[in-house]
Formats: sequence, structure tokens, C-alpha cells
Amino acid sequence: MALPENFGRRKPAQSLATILSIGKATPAYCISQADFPDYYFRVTKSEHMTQLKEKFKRICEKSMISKRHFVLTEEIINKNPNISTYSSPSLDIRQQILAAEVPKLAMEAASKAIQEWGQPKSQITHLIFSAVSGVDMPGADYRLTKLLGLPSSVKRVMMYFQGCYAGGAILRMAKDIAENNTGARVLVVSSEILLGIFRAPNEHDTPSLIGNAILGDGAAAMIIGADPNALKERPLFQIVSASENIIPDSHGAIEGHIHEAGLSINLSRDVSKLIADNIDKCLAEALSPISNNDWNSFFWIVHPGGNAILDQIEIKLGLKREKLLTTRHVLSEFGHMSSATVFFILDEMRRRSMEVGKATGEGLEWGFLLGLGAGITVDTVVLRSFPTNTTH
Ligand SMILES: CC(=O)CC(=O)SCCNC(=O)CCNC(=O)[C@H](O)C(C)(C)COP(=O)(O)OP(=O)(O)OC[C@H]1O[C@@H](n2cnc3c(N)ncnc32)[C@H](O)[C@@H]1OP(=O)(O)O
Repeated sequence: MALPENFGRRKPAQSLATILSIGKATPAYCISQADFPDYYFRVTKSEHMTQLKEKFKRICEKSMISKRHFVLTEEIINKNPNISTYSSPSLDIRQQILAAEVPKLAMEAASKAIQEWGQPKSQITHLIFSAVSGVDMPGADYRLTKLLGLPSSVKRVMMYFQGCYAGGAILRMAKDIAENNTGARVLVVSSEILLGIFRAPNEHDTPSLIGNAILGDGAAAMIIGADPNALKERPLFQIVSASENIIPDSHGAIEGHIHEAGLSINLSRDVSKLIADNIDKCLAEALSPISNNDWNSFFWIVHPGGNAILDQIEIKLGLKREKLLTTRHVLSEFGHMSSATVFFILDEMRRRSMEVGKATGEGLEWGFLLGLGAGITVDTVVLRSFPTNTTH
């Protein structure tokens, strides 16, 4: 049998991919950052490490975080004491919890995104799922498909263990799919439960202290598609361009490794500097061939890997203080939720913009979303906002 010449060729969409809705979810258990040092040293039976506790308190205070949500509760820790030592084998129980909870939290966020989108689930053609944790087979993408009752023909991509830059990478992939498959509606989900990193403090492992001081759990979901139907869909942000770079000479600066005792991270002291020193090149490449370095004329969504990273980017680009206020607000309210954090910031930005009747990007037309993470990898996404009167 001869197939037609163009058999299998996808029909491209007419316009750029667009974010059509955003949903988010956090676990019910929430701890204030002010209470966290006492809690953390108590549940890990480390009260005797008084100097280390003072250092941990300093890190918590400097994190500019006010509270975080967690799947891991004191009850779970008490039932599984190996989780709360520094190095006892605990991978089995961690994996067991994560394999179930990552898709559950994702479902809550995805249900909200689908509800806001307002179209039948049967119109979802693709699913891209990002999660640091819970590697399983079939994966969280499969479980979510079942939990949501999506068509069994939905085309799935599972991105495990990419880390924080995946917030940008997932948009890049959704853009490629939506623009190259006319009519595609991509459910994009990021569900980050970071209990892998929870372990007792150790004076020789400051990166672990930092991880325990800043990481929190959360999930976000979006519907993304090109050629929005003006009668039924309300565009929020257009995904104009998306690029990815590995920062030169940054090998080993941010790493994560899975061990029998859970997830360990390496964080170089130079992370903030390496990112700040290279960020303008990443931005210029994402805007190319247009050249514009009036960075204050853009709206900004920056992965808040840590307060120090935001400070350094702000200084390097000469950003006015107000430019990262929405980013800093989300860091304060939820902590660092790996790849999901940038979508919480997007959601907060459109909410604030709409409240005052401005275009979704705080009244500005063009903006940047930065995913920053292991490698060091930088994902740079150029976004275009929409006037509020075309949105909810
Ligand atoms: C997982 C992924 O894929 C991607 C990610 O996002 S990973 C996370 C990347 N984030 C980072 O690397 C964190 C960036 N750092 C920060 O935001 C800030 O340094 C912080 C909030 C942790 C602390 O705030 P700060 O204003 O820098 O406080 P600072 O006083 O300099 O540091 C606090 C303590 O931590 C230590 N410290 C900070 N970073 C350290 C590091 N990478 N390694 C070892 N020690 C470190 C400091 O030496 C200091 O110790 P002492 O109090 O004993 O002097």
C-alpha cells in the first residue's frame, strides 16, 4: 500500500501558542517560616545542635519567605522515622508517598485550569507533565490522565527530575506542540512535592539546610493552544519565543542526586553570580533579532531559586524594585516550589493586573519568564500580555 506523500505531516496553526487558563494547588499543611526552625529541629531530634539551629534560623530569616505548604506532615514523619535522620535508607517510603501524591496534587491544579478554560476535557489533545519527584512507571502523566478522565488517546510527555528550569522548558515544549498541530489543546502540569530533600540537619551539608529552608510544595496547570476561539476561550499570555542556555563554566553549580536516603542537592556559593553574569546574553538571544535592553520596559516572572538570585538579577539588569514584586510575593507566600513557582507568579500577575483593569502583564505588553535550575540551565521565554477586556 502506498501512503500519500504528505501522510503524517502535521498541519501548523495560524498563530502563536497562548496560555488560556491557569490553575494551582497546594497541600493543606502549612507552616510559617518563623515557626519552621523550631519545628524542623524538633521533628528531626536535633535540638542539641544549637549552633546549627542558629545558622538555620539565619538562613530562614534571609530567605524572605513567610510560609510554605507541605505534603510531609509530622504524623508521616513520626510513622516513618528514617525520613527524619540525615542518612538512613528511606527511598522506598519516599517513593511510595510521592508516586501517589504528585498526580493527586496535579489533579487539583489541572481541574481548576480546565474549569477556567471552560471547554470539554475531550478537547485536550496533549499532556506535558513536569515533576522533580515520584519517578514511576507508568508515570504521573498516566495517573493524571486516569484521575481526570482524559481521552485515552491524549498524547503524553513526562518530564521527571528536570528541576526548576522546567518551568520555562515546559512552555517551550507546549509552544512547539501547539503551533505545529492545528487545534491542539495542551494540558501543561507541574506538580512539585519536594519531600525527597527533607532530612535532619548536618553541619557539613549547608545546601541541604538551604533546601530545607526554602523549598515548598505546590502544583500548577495551564491549558495552552494556538488560534484561540474568541467566542469560547480567553487568552492570557502569548508564548512569543522560548530558548534555553547552559551557563558557561557552571558545571556542578546546581545538582541533584537521588540516594537511598532521598534527594541531595549541591549548591555552589556562586549560583547567584553565575546567573546574574550571564543573564543579559540569555535575554538578548531570546529577543533576537530584535535588540532592546531597556529591561524596565518588560514585565518579569523570574524563578525565585533564592532571594539572593533575585537580588543579583535585579542589580545586574538595573530593574526597578517594583519589577520583581510579584515574584517576591509568591516566594514569600509559598516558598520555592521548583518548576511550579513561575506559574504561580504568572497567575498572581494576571490576577493583580485584572484587578486594576490593566493588560495581564501588569499593563505592559512584553515580558520575560525565566526558568533557572540544574546545570546551570536558563530557560528564557518571551511573553506577550493581553488586554484585560479579552480575559475573565
Ligand atoms: C533544584 C533546582 O533545579 C533549582 C534551584 O532553584 S536550586 C536552588 C538555587 N538556590 C540557591 O542556590 C540559593 C541561593 N541563595 C540564597 O537565596 C541565599 O543565599 C539564602 C536565602 C540561602 C541565604 O541568604 P543570604 O542573604 O545569602 O545569607 P548569607 O548570610 O550570605 O548566607 C546564610 C548562610 O548560608 C551560607 N551559605 C549560603 N549559600 C551557601 C552555599 N551555596 N553553600 C554553603 N553555604 C552557603 C552562608 O555562608 C551563611 O552561613 P553563615 O551564616 O554561617 O555565615
